[in-house]
Formats: sequence, structure tokens, C-alpha cells
Amino acid sequence: MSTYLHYDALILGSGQAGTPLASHLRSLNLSVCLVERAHIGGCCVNEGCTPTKTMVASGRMAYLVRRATEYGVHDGEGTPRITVAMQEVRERKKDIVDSFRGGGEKRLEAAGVVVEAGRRGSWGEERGGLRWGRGKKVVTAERVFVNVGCRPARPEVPGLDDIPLERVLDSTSIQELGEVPGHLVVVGGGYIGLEFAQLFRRLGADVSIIHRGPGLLSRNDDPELVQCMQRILEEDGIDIIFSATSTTFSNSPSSSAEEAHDLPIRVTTLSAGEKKDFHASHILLATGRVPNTSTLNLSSAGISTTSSGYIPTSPSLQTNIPGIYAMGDVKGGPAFTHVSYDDFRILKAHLAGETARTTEDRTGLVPSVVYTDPQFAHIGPKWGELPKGRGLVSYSMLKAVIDPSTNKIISFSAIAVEAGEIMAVVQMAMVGGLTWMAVRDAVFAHPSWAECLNNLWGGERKEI
Ligand SMILES: Cc1cc2nc3c(=O)[nH]c(=O)nc-3n(C[C@H](O)[C@H](O)[C@H](O)COP(=O)(O)OP(=O)(O)OC[C@H]3O[C@@H](n4cnc5c(N)ncnc54)[C@H](O)[C@@H]3O)c2cc1C
Ligand SMILES: NC(=O)c1ccc[n+]([C@@H]2O[C@H](COP(=O)([O-])OP(=O)(O)OC[C@H]3O[C@@H](n4cnc5c(N)ncnc54)[C@H](O)[C@@H]3O)[C@@H](O)[C@H]2O)c1
Repeated sequence: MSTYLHYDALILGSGQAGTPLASHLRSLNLSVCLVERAHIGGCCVNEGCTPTKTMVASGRMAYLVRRATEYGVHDGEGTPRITVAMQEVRERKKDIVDSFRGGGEKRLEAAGVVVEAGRRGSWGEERGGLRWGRGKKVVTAERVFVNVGCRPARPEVPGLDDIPLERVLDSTSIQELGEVPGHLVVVGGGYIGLEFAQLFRRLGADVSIIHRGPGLLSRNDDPELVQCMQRILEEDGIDIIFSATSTTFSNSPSSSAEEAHDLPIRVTTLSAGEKKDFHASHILLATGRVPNTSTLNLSSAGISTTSSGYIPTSPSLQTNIPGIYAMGDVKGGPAFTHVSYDDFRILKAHLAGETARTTEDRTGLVPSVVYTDPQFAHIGPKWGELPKGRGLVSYSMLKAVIDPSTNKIISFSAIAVEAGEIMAVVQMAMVGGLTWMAVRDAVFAHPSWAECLNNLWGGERKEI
């Protein structure tokens, strides 16, 4: 016997859009069921932003303590010697995640959202509309919101399947290590690769990055800034292998020295025709993410997906089926918490029937920050996407592109300790339609990070 339940709204996945949407819809007195297969708060709170930035803070603390004597701070016996207790780093991270997740759970409960722990949900079409079934429980709803996010991709690398599971990590399992790895090999030099590479280097691991492209991050990022980031990481002692066309792993220390250092993984990679051979203790796979749609049986509900499994939506986040919406990473495009949260705001206004913003309104205005130290922040079209005939101004590690016909700022990139905060100042100028001269002439407090925006405009200029 199946149990049938009907709601005004069914939300699949407790991501960064679905969770606030659930509480909001309850505040309108609508009945809401939120189905989550793992943890309330989704990736950001449980495996993404919150835990990684917590661990990055531990890495920075280790880095600063090592440099304490440069600041005239001594422990009484010369250069401070530090040890990293990985289990304590992990516990601190866990406590912060638990408190964030607990807050989310309480808010949903207080709002009266029905939360279902759905592990094996899939879609089907029924008399009366769309439905989602878990075992014998069947849930139907007037409107359905899909916010199931993505998971780490597993690249095809010869020999990977032969390495013991505990040595092959992804962005989630690496956070549960009980010890600092001896030598971590990071496959992929994107956001996740760079943030974890620097973090574990600072915690004391030897780190190598194996990257497919000729430069870190994406080929659309500003090449000079990307090279600058490369030098910063190399100065930290990270070995970076570019243009890695073919990599193989095998589970075989070649000498007792490697065995003694617990480096059982042999890594062979071809970089621009040159063979590199070394040993490692752990591998971090950081080669992108794939959408969590393969088990949802979306086609039976008629919901279209791309060949990679993303759910395309209209600018107001509607799928091809009326009444079914997709939000956050699962719809493809920039995969950030702030984008997912903005999807919630777009839907909130759209459902209220307001003349609403759409995803098109934020085109060219989605900021991003790589949380290395210093950070790499960017807003606007990337280097590889910029229209021709624009003016580029660069000063140190700050770059702005301006439209010479309007003097408005089109894009901005920076590498700086608080590059994300500096970028937010420029972002406000872009949102408000200010000219670059208005930013130049603003009086910023000294000393502050933002005051570099007075100097930027006197920097080197060229047309692109
Ligand atoms: C290591 C890491 C660090 C990151 N750092 C940052 C950062 O600093 N800043 C930033 O902006 N972004 C960061 N991100 C990206 C950010 O976490 C995501 O963009 C963000 O979480 C948006 O996700 P979402 O709303 O699409 O859903 P998610 O947060 O991915 O949540 C989806 C939820 O759906 C659930 N689910 C999946 N399938 C089903 C199913 N069949 N049934 C029920 N539930 C299901 C999942 O368990 C999950 O809880 C990071 C990501 C990672 C992996
Ligand atoms: N600070 C943040 O906002 C933040 C932090 C972490 C993650 N994220 C989000 O999560 C997403 C996923 O992060 P990610 O770093 O996994 O993906 P990514 O797409 O940013 O980078 C993956 C990189 O791996 C390279 N690559 C792919 N296959 C490879 C292979 N076989 N060998 C070597 N290199 C290979 C790609 O060329 C690419 O540059 C990001 O795009 C971002 O949206 C954001």
C-alpha cells in the first residue's frame, strides 16, 4: 500500500536556493515538503564553502605562525616550530559545519516545512500530475523545485582504480583525513585544486598539481594574473605540472625509501612531451563536478536535460515543463552559492507575480573569488570573452577594463589578500553605473584595502 501525500510545493534537495525557498513558501501559508537525501544545507554548508574556508583559516594560521619571527614575535626559543594536529583541524571544521547545519534544520522546523529523508527518489508521471516516490511514499505537488546540485566528477585516469580507496580523495573525503598527507597530488588546477593545494601545503604536506591546461584556472582567465597566481603557489613550494596530456598511477613504491616515507603511489605524467615520474601518498581529484540528475528519472516526467545531465531553464528558472523549476548548480552555468541564493530571490519575486528580475539581469555581474591567499577575485566578462576596442588599465595585480565610449567599468580582476572585498567596491560602481573617474576620485580611508582603487587608474593603459 502506497501512502499518497500532496503539497503546494515539493523541493528536491536542500541546496542554497531550496532551503530558503522552503521557509519563504511556508511564510505564505503554503504546504511545503523538502526532500533531502543527505544533509540539510547542501554542499555549501556541509562539504563546500563552510568547511573549506574553515580549514583554509587553519592553513593560514599555520602559515602566519611560521612567519611570526618576521613580525618580531618569538616563542622564547627562536623560530616558532609548529605541528599540525589534523584531527583537531577536522574537529574544528566539524563543529562549525554542525552549528551551521543545525541552524538550518531549526529554521525549517520552526517554519513548519515537512522534511523527508529521500535516498532513492525518482520521478514518474501519474494521473493528476507529477510525482516523486520514495519506497512506498508518493508525493505530488502543485509546483516542484529541483535543487539537487552536483557531485565531484571522477576522471578516467589509467591505474586510478588500482589505488586503495583511502588514498584517492575528492573534495569531500579529503576533509576527513586524520593526518596531513606526505605528498598530495592534486589532479586539476581549478578552484578546488588551488584552494586545497595551498591549504595542505601550509598544513605541511608536499604538494604537486597536475593540470591539463597550459595555465592554472581556466583559459578565459587573465593570463598575467594566472601566471602571478602560479608564482605565488610555487613560492609556497607547490610543484605545478602543466599541459599534462597523459597521466598514469600505479600502486607500487619503487624503493624502500619511498616505502619508508609511505609514498606508495607512482605517478607518471607527460607534460608538453616531457615525462615526469614521482611518488605520492594521496591523490585529490579536482577535475570538476557533475549534476545529481542521473537517478531522478527526469525523462519520465518529460523534463529535458543537456547531454551532461544539467537541467536547462528559462531566465525565470522554469524547466520545459510548466510548474517545474530548477535552481542552483543543477541548471548549469556558474556554480556558486551566491548564484544559487540569487536563484531563490528570482523565484521568490517571480512566484509573487512581481515584474521580476531574471537570470539575464545578472549577466556579466556574477562575481567569483578563488580563496587562495592572496585571493583571486573577478567580476565581468573574463579575459577570453571581452569585446574588442575596450581599454585595459592595470596596476600591480589589479586590472580593470573600461568602455571608452561611456567610461563605465566592464570588468575587474585582482589578486590581493582581500581581493573579494576590493572587488565588491568596484562591483557597486558597476551596478550603480559609475564611471571609472568617480571611483578614482572617491576618498577611501587610509590604510584600507579599497584605497588601491585610487591608484589603479594611473596604471599602465592599453587598448584590447
Ligand atoms: C569544496 C567546495 C568548495 C566550494 N567553495 C565555494 C565558495 O567558497 N564559494 C561559493 O560561492 N561556492 C563554493 N562552492 C560551490 C557551492 O558549494 C555550490 O555552488 C552551492 O552549494 C550551490 O549549490 P546548490 O544550491 O545547487 O545545491 P547544493 O548545495 O549542491 O545542494 C544540493 C542538495 O541536494 C541533495 N540531493 C542530491 N540528489 C538528491 C536526490 N535525488 N534527492 C534528494 N536530495 C538530493 C544533496 O544531498 C544536497 O544536499 C564550493 C563547492 C565545493 C565542492
Ligand atoms: N571559491 C569558490 O567559489 C569555489 C571553490 C571551490 C569550488 N567552487 C565551484 O566548484 C566548481 C568545481 O570546482 P573544480 O575545481 O572541481 O572544477 P573547475 O572546473 O574549476 O576546475 C577543474 C580543472 O581541472 C582540469 N582538468 C580536468 N580534467 C583533468 C585531468 N584529467 N587532468 C588534469 N586536469 C584536469 C580542468 O582543465 C579544469 O581547469 C567550480 O567551478 C566552482 O564553481 C567554487
